[in-house]
Amino acid sequence: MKTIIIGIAGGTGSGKTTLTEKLRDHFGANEVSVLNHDSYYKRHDELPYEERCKLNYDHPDSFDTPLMVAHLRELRAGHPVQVPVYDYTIHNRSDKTVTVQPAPVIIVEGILIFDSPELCDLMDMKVFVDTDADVRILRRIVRDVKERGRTLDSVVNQYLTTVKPMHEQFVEPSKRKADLIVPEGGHNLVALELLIKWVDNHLHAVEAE
Ligand SMILES: Nc1ncnc2c1ncn2[C@@H]1O[C@H](COP(=O)(O)OP(=O)(O)O)[C@@H](O)[C@H]1O
Ligand SMILES: O=c1ccn([C@@H]2O[C@H](COP(=O)(O)O)[C@@H](O)[C@H]2O)c(=O)[nH]1
Repeated sequence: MKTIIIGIAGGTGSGKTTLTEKLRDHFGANEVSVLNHDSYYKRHDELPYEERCKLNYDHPDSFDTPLMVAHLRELRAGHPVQVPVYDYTIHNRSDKTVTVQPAPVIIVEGILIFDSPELCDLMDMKVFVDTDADVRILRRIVRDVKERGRTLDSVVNQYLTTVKPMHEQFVEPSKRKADLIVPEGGHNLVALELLIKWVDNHLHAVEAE
C-alpha cells in the first residue's frame, strides 16, 4: 500500500483539528489515520504541576519529534504504532497509549510540524491554516477554559509570555514551507473540496495498483 502523508499546520486555535476531522469524516477512519504532534509532548514527571504550568509548550524542543518521525515511518511501512495520550489538564503525558493503524492517508497535525525538516521530508502535501491572531486567541480562551481546565488569567498570561512570541518566531515563518495556505481552516469549503479531490485521486491511484 502506498501511503500519502498530509501535514496540517497553523497557529493555536487556527482550525487545524476542524479541517483534519472534516477530512477524516469524509473518507472514514479506514482510509485516513491521524497523528497529532501534541501527543508527542515530552513527559515532565520530574516537576510538580505548578512548575509544569510555567513551561514553554510552544517551542520546538518541547516535543519528542524523533518519536513521531519513527512512528510515521512505521505507519508508512504498514505497521500499527502505539501513540502516547497527552493530558492538557495536567500538562503531562498520561500513562495511556492508543493504537494508530496504517492507512492510505496519514494526516499529521500540529502548530510546529513544519519547523522540523525531518517531518517535512516525510510529507507529500503541506497545508497551513491561516487565521488572524485575535480570532485564534478568542477561540483558545473559550476552549482552554471549557476543555483544558484553565482560568482566564492563566490563558492570557501563557499567551503573552510564550504562545505569542513562539508563534512569531517559529510558527508564522514555517508558513513558507506550505504548498497550500487555507484561510479559516475547516469552514473553508472551497479548500476542503480541493483537498478531498486531491486525496481522492491518490486513493483511486492506490486501487488501480
Ligand atoms: N472557521 C471557523 N469558524 C468558526 N469557528 C471555528 C472555525 N474553525 C474552527 N472553529 C472553532 O474554533 C475552535 C478551535 O478550532 P480547532 O480546529 O480546534 O483549532 P486548532 O486545532 O488549530 O487549535 C473550535 O472550537 C472550533 O470549533
Ligand atoms: O501541556 C500543555 C501542552 C500544550 N499546551 C498548548 O497547546 C497548544 C497547541 O494545541 P492547539 O490544539 O494547536 O491549540 C500550544 O499552543 C500550547 O501552548 C498547553 O497549554 N499545555
